[in-house]
Amino acid sequence: MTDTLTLLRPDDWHLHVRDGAALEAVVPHSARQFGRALIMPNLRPPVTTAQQALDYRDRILAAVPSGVKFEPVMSLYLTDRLPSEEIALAAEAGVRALKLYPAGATTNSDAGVTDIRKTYKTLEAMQKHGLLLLVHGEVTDPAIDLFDREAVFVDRVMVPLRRDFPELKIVFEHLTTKEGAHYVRDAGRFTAATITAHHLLYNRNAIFTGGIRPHYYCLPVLKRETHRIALVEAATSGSDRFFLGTDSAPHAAHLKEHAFGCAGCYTALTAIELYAEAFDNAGALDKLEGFASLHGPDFYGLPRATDTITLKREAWTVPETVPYGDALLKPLRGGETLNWRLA
Ligand SMILES: NC(=O)N[C@@H](CC(=O)O)C(=O)O
Repeated sequence: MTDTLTLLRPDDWHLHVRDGAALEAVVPHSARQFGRALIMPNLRPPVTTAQQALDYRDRILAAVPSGVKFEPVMSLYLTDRLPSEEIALAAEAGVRALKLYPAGATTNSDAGVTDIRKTYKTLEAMQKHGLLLLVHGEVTDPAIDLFDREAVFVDRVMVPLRRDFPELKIVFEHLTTKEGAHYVRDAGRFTAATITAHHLLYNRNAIFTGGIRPHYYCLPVLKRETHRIALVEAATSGSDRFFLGTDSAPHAAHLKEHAFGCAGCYTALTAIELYAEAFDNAGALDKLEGFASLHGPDFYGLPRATDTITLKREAWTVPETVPYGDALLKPLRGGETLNWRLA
């Protein structure tokens, strides 16, 4: 049995850090584990210009504890009308990607895209400048069952998009279904996907066990066990087109424990330990480094890390709450035991 695991320092290719006091509370949690994180642009208002991304990056860097090296990789929020000139400026400013939120799909997505065809000019500019498209892969058609939104997105949006932009690099973010995982597996070298720790560890029963459990509610929502198994297969397959993205999405505890509870699981506090547990459960600890540390930078065309982290098999209890500005944040698995610990 492996009890110590040393990995090249991993990166988180899908992270929400918010802004202000919330940002200051959560950035140190990610910075302790990860070398880089792809920062989601769904602030209010969203990050839609190169200058806003640079300013946001500075605010994130100011929250990194001194002596810690952590690099925020910035993205812009794709809208129906994002000028091509802004894409050139973004590429120059070191922005790496644009995020497609179908309007209304999730937290702060009301400024999102109403019809993908409206973005084609912007996508052409992205393909030209080598910027990646990151997709929240869910349709918002109210006629579609919430649990089917991802599978329908594959057919209605991904297939035509891939055909129209064959060489645009696309990351299907936070995969949750067998259909999504198989689509990405078979889609060729310009398509990759991130998978969260919570979608590897839990199925939708977690939301309803013994009562409604808002801290397991996120978007895309947890699915059936068959889908969880397909995600574990994809993540542990060794394919270089699946990589780590936590989608850690902090919301104050009182706004999750609410009649209209916010969507998002806060996993950044113990992210790499949660992934280690998922890979350990699958007997695939030898595949963790590829997924967590190699496939992401390779797909983004960025250098791999040169330093390492070490995880030890050791039972410990996750704090139930952590401070979050004036409020509290409840990390996933708070008050429960984890069997891996970052040394
Ligand atoms: N994952 C979530 O449930 N919520 C995210 C948005 C998102 O990534 O969908 C958030 O910003 O809160």
